[in-house]
Amino acid sequence: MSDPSISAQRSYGVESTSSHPPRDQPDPTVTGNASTGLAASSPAGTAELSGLKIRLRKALRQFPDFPSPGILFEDILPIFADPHLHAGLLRAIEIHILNTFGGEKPDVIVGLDARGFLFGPSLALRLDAAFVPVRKRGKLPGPTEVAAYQKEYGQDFFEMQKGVIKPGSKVVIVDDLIATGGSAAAAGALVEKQGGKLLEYIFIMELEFLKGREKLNAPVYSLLTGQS
Ligand SMILES: O=P(O)(O)OC[C@H]1O[C@H](OP(=O)(O)OP(=O)(O)O)[C@H](O)[C@@H]1O
Ligand SMILES: Nc1ncnc2[nH]cnc12
Repeated sequence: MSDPSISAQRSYGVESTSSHPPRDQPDPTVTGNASTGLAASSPAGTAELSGLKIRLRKALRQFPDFPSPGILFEDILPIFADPHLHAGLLRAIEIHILNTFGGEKPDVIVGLDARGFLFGPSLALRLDAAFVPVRKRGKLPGPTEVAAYQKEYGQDFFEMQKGVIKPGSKVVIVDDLIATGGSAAAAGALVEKQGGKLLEYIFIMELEFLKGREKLNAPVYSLLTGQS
């Protein structure tokens, strides 16, 4: 049987500029646990998670000089073009959460504008948790909290509606990618301002060389790493 992730890549209609991982380097997230926090001997689902990571990685594409010169853009959208991969992404994060927090599930999934909205709500539904969006400035009605941040390619502002997180709620923040960590750190500050307890930040991909995780004051889990 053919690999559905490969057919999705081919049918997506845009030529890929490069592939993951570099062919001469092992993928540290597939067999190891260096950046993920998922112990190699962790409970059921570890083998399934490794398989899912391989399929997800194959689907990613890179675009040089987007959105500005010098940026190698990691495109995660092919994952969502293939229902098997889309389901695989949710399953991979679910396995991680079950293995990491045991019986303790998050109360709230916070998704970051805009690509965190692609999988945050479905993940929340799957975990029977609330979904709360963090949006770019000027998009949310009513009283909000605002946090400014610097990202890989410029400055921006995040907003969260006031009162959407009950003090003491267990919160997981999700986004497609962590680069400099500015976006995620600003979202974390908004969660903490409302009294939320940050369990973890979860990303599909981490650009490790930018050391974004050092800006974050809660554990970080990334399914995949790139651009070493
Ligand atoms: O770690 P950082 O350096 O902060 O960069 C990571 C952020 O950059 C991208 O979003 P972007 O702001 O480009 O917005 P978009 O999702 O609306 O395209 C990405 O989806 C992350 O949210
Ligand atoms: N290199 C990159 N690819 C995709 N999204 C990003 N957000 C910040 N840097 C990025």
